[in-house]
Amino acid sequence: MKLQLAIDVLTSEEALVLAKKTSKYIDIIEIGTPLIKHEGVRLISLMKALHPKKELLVDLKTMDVGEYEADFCFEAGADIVTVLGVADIKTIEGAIVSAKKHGKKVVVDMINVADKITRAKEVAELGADYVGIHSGIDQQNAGQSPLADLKKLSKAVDIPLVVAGGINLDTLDEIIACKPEVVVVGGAITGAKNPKKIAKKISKKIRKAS
Ligand SMILES: O=C(CO)[C@H](O)[C@H](O)COP(=O)(O)O
Repeated sequence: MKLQLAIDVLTSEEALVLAKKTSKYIDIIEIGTPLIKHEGVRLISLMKALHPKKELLVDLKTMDVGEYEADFCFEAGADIVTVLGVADIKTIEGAIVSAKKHGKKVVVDMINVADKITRAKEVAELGADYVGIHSGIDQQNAGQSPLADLKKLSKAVDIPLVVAGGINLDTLDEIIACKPEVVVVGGAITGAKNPKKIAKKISKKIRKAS
């Protein structure tokens, strides 16, 4: 089981500080959607140069032109990109084609997908590397959590699962019990007074369960 740090701040400076503080405890560094939109593709190369041994995920949440968007991220140094499960199947296929071409990986994010089991099976068949079970921040603010979907999908599909959505030290045990491949934590670490301390605690629990 891996720990992914979602960095959803707006500036490269803040992002680089957070990555530096926590990298010892993190397996995958994520350049979050607001961050990649705000700072652009140059941050991908910069982050990879500073953390060459970490996997680097760019949370593109691509909705169209899957191959085109994934190509320039992989060429800049990303190891993993995300594409939306609600996108056209051709868009998802395009991101997967790009990943295979570059020897990299794709997460299909199931945010807002109505029939997640059917979609997960379709994208697994196409060659996606992971399916992401995700309650977005607006959905979290309306009281949602990814746990119920994680429980359901972990029984119904074989593809490795990534889980995200407001996960913190209090909710971690139930998430870990479902044995996802990757646990994504954003705000609980990046918004903490001491991000390193929280990253260390979360990482310790994940290591113990792995
Ligand atoms: O992709 C995202 C929002 O769309 C976030 O990066 C993801 O939800 C993880 O952050 P948090 O732990 O704060 O929910």
